[in-house]
Amino acid sequence: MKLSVIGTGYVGLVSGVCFAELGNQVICVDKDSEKIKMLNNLEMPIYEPGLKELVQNNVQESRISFTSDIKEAVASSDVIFIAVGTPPLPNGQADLRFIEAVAASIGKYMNDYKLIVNKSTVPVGTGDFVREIVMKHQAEPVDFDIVSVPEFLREGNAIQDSMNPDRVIIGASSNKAAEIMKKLHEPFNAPVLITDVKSAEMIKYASNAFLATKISFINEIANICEKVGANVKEVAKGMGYDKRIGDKFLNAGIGYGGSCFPKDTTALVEIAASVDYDFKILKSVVDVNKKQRFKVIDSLKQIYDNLDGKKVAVLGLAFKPNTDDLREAPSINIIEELIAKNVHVKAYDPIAMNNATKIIRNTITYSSSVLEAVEGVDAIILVTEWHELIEADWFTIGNLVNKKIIIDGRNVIDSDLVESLGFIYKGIGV
Ligand SMILES: NC(=O)C1=CN([C@@H]2O[C@H](COP(=O)(O)OP(=O)(O)OC[C@H]3O[C@@H](n4cnc5c(N)ncnc54)[C@H](O)[C@@H]3O)[C@@H](O)[C@H]2O)C=CC1
Ligand SMILES: O=C(O)[C@H]1O[C@H](OP(=O)(O)OP(=O)(O)OC[C@H]2O[C@@H](n3ccc(=O)[nH]c3=O)[C@H](O)[C@@H]2O)[C@H](O)[C@@H](O)[C@@H]1O
Repeated sequence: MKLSVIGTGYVGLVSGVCFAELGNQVICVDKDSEKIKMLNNLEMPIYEPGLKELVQNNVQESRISFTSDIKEAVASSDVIFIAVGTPPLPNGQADLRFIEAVAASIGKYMNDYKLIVNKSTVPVGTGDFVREIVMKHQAEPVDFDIVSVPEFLREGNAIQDSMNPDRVIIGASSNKAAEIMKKLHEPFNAPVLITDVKSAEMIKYASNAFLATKISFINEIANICEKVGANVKEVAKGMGYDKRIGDKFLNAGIGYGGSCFPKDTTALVEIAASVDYDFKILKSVVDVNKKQRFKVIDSLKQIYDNLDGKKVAVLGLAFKPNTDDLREAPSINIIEELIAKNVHVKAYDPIAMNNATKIIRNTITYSSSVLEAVEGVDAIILVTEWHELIEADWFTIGNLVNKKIIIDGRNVIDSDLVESLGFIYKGIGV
């Protein structure tokens, strides 16, 4: 099948190359000509394990190409995926500006029947909105269908998630469209739910909101564990054996960040508000998460009454391991708060340093290794659970720091080991 994917962010690029790997002809389009130039030079605009090799392979096999020419891409494909960003507006609602622009281009350039697939995370009702925009921009009526096929990949595990999805959700308003989508997704061997467009749009938000709820829930349990002397890791383990609860997304720590949970939870609160529904649970989830990241600073304050002039190493800047993405990363607020308390911050991340220097504008010292970052510091805060950081040489680190203090924002460091080396160790709820 001939496909085009508009938007080469995580979702567009990863899903585009996965469809190519399955034998489809894919044109990836982006208005950002720098990204297209990079991709044509086989350089990846994002860090994602396995992505470069997969792109290289499919370029070599001539199954995937990259262009800024949306007109040509629309005209020459049967199925058009929309995978542009839907960032938050200041009021928390999803900004549909990029969706609208793409829908207008599709309407303008479509020459025969097209199946338009929305993969971006969009408010319920956006399928109808896209239909209107496409029709408004058609020079003459041309038949088309709109389907909603939300994306569920995780950054850092994106290829694996895309090639082995837990489910494929197809929100379609015609049998013809549903059948084309079903056939296209058959090679993934995943359960397929064919539903209406609005339900598909809601499934995406509800899924992200539910996962975020699990995280804020376990974080509140962790906060209570700290006060009553229980250990949240044991509690999560014990809860997780119950198949109705499941053991995933119960890792307590400094809460969720990233380009999706923060924006999708607030967007769903706004979707509810737009129909006069007060989504109380989700508002609390958001609120708990905003505060949770500062727990590491509270722990530090329990050790030092006054942080003024202290040196602190912040290890891990990306919002999660195996990505260079810093969108809504807890590290940003933690560093801001430390700076406000006149702390000298030394920061290190195995992969995200380049992005960090563009996003974290405060005066901090960027270090080129863990050992450089910890030299002479009064405490270490672990923010992102990169393998390299968990498995760091804590013996050597102990000899480099000024004070042996570790605040573990992700509960991943071997506390017995570091305590045996003389460190004071503080996790969250442990
Ligand atoms: N990042 C992730 O892991 C996931 C994201 N999503 C959703 O997928 C959507 C896309 O997310 P990302 O890939 O992270 O976005 P992104 O913001 O990283 O990339 C979007 C791309 O679209 C391009 N673009 C914008 N307007 C365009 C236009 N008119 N024509 C051509 N290209 C255009 C931008 O230049 C950019 O490269 C969002 O709605 C997001 O919520 C869903 C699942 C996972
Ligand atoms: O819509 C999206 O963009 C995506 O959002 C999340 O994926 P992602 O944000 O890439 O990463 P996650 O692994 O879900 O982690 C999100 C945040 O939650 C935090 N987290 C995760 C799990 C956990 O137990 N505890 C916890 O604090 C992580 O540290 C991270 O900051 C969802 O997991 C994907 O299914 C979805 O497609």
